[in-house]
Amino acid sequence: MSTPQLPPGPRQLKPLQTFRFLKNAAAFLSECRSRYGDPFTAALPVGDVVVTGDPEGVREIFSADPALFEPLGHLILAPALGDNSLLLMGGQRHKRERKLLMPPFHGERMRAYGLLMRDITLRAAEGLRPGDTFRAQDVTQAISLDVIIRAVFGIEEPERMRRFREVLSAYMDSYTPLLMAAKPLRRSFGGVGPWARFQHHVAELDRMLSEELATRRGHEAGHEDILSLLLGARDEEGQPMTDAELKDELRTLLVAGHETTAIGMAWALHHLHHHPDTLERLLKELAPLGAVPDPEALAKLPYLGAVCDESLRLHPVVAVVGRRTVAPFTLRGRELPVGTGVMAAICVVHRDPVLYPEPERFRPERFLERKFSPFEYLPFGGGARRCIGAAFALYEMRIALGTLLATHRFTLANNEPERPVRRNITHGPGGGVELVYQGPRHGALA
Ligand code: HEM
Repeated sequence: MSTPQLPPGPRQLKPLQTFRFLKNAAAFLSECRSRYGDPFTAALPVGDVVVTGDPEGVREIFSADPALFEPLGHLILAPALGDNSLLLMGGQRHKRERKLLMPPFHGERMRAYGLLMRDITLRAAEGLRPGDTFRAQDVTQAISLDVIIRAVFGIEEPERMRRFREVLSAYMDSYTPLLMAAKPLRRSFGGVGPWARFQHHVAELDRMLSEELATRRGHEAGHEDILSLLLGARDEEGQPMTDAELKDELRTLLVAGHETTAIGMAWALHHLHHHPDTLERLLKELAPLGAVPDPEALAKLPYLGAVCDESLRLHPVVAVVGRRTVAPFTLRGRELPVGTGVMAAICVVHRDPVLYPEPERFRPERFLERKFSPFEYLPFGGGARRCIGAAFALYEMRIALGTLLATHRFTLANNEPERPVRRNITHGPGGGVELVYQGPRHGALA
């Protein structure tokens, strides 16, 4: 029997395709789709991949039996996260681990972090002085980093917080997917170079996580932070997680959980300040909640929710999600051989003019006018691998944005629209969204 052919795609040199994808995934993938149809095959950093930007194709990937797939990003993620990361597991192990990790990110347990999110946001804006120009993404990043450190580890001592911030930021800064993909560069040239620097920061983070586990194991009862919940978690056979498993999962949560949310919030601030009518409508919605709104009330505001949804639609922080087939799989009628990479192009679906008329326009109202299926709106991926932090991230985005805007006034530092720029796996606003601080909102913080 002959091996099925992959669908057609660009014939440009593979490195050029990869470069174009890394430079502007949405533009490259949309162009491929209109030229070659859906699905098409493109040469991406993880190899040749069959890509769909059609909700029906997305449905076929997300609704398929998860046993048909394994993760696709092993090459670029394993050196940073470790083999025991949820992002890199497949099959039964993935299912078991998700069960252990999910509970802290949902329902009552998640809502317990609302006040923490609000207080961290209030503190993050304390350093601003009227007239200051600042990068909104620096502020949102400081908020989401502190939220994840406090929520995951329950750390409160300022000195330990400072050390966590420092070690984690250095580790994130030293990681680049290209370095991971280019295996020949993964060598330490006499202790110098990007790989050596990355290894140094990996070791630092590992040391810090080991210290934390050593002091925390056995003392988890009565604590509400995620590490304590994970230390107390037992699988179906009654087994706790090992140190190696815990460390890889902690790294995964720290990495997956802060820059993503920070970028989402920075984009929202960008769009709101470029669309004064939208900002005004949001401020009207916030006004009845008082000077410093209650987190739970913020989380229920429909327009604030729609602003977050629309920001993640127009600028999905993660442009694509992928899987690799471990059994024959048919996508949009095309039979794919075992070992094929398949991807759902979030950035393409989110700009489909049939689903989203005037797709380039920032218009939160569209989320109040109709409901989108999980295959039409997918900023957090979907199916058996959907982001476990989705509810947590949306909760944090609403509380932090609502708190910042209810308590402070900002204006744009310039009228230039931001262009999405890739940083590692994510796409953020290239200039970080420069704003000018205009002072506390009237009556707030008095
Ligand atoms: C706006 C913020 C965020 C965005 C846009 C985002 C997006 C994503 C996406 C697209 C995936 C891949 C899903 C798939 O393959 O179908 C993912 C997976 C994941 N995310 Fe998030 N994420 C965000 C925040 C968070 C937070 C706050 C956490 C945890 C604290 C988190 C933890 C994870 C984990 C552990 C996975 C792996 C799930 C699995 O493979 O089963 N993320 N995220």
